[in-house]
Amino acid sequence: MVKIYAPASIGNVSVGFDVLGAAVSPIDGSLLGDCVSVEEAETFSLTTLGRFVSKLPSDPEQNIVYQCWELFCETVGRTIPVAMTLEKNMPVGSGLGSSACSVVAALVAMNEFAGHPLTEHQLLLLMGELEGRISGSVHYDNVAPCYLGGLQLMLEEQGIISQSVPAFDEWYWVMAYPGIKVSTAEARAILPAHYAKADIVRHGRLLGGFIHACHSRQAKLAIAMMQDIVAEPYRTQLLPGFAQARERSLAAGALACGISGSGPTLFAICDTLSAAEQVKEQLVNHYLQNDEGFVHICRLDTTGARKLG
Ligand SMILES: Nc1ncnc2c1ncn2[C@@H]1O[C@H](COP(=O)(O)OP(=O)(O)OP(=O)(O)O)[C@@H](O)[C@H]1O
Ligand SMILES: N[C@@H](CCO)C(=O)O
Repeated sequence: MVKIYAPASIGNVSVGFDVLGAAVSPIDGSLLGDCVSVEEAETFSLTTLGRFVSKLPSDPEQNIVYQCWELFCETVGRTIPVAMTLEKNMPVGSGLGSSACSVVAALVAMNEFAGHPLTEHQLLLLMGELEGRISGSVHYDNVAPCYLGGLQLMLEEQGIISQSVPAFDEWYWVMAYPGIKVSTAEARAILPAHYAKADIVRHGRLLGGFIHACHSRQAKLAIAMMQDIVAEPYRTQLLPGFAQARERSLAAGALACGISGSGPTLFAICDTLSAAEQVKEQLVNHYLQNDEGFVHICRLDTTGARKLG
């Protein structure tokens, strides 16, 4: 039996729409992500468990894990009968890379079980394709960090999909999921089809400046560059209380704050644990909307998908 855990991720990280992503894990040691197990069997089956299992499609063939198995078998050229189990611990449509967690855990588990027939690059291509089926367009900013860990920049040139960018060890990433669902496909559909030249120039300056600041170890400059002019101005309308929660987080000591992926999860960066705890308190009191919501203080997860058993 093979069991793989795949962690939560922050798509975009504000400044890199579709091209920057970060994997995160709670500092209390809890596992914020999905697990997929694969066992030998005579015929294929998929069992689903976990806190958010009731939010999955009722037709098992609509589950992205089933589609992972199907595409994996097609790619390796043989049908591999297995019993798969998905532990759906990530809320669906959360902005925490929920579908990416299932896709990455399922494909890594299948590859491990089958004796590694696919390379890292081949697996990433499949992960992007499957994520694209759900969100309506191929983007790697959740699957790449979820699989590889850390802060990842999508390159998609010269046969390289993604490479890691050095982040800042002192940063805490406070993640607040309010408990409501936002569909990635819908949050993409409301974005403009075209942007003004001035916005394109500014976006290039901000993203280039952020990556430069990471490599030259200038944390303050990196924070200053972390501005989202591509998605946040348009998506805020989908996120009740986001603007106020952002103000409260910054007032409580956060250095930067933005939408995680397509939302509704908000992330805030702090450089001390005491600031992170104060920001967490503000978000628990003012951003959560129901019992399904939660706030976690996290660090960058530098490992990515890993074997638990
Ligand atoms: N195993 C799965 N995990 C999550 N969503 C799934 C899964 N299988 C199928 N789906 C379907 O995919 C859609 C999730 O799409 P969406 O991209 O909005 O969510 P998400 O990946 O959870 O979002 P985010 O990346 O913002 O966390 C839902 O309609 C859901 O029913
Ligand atoms: N880059 C994607 C991430 C979705 O989780 C988007 O913002 O639509």
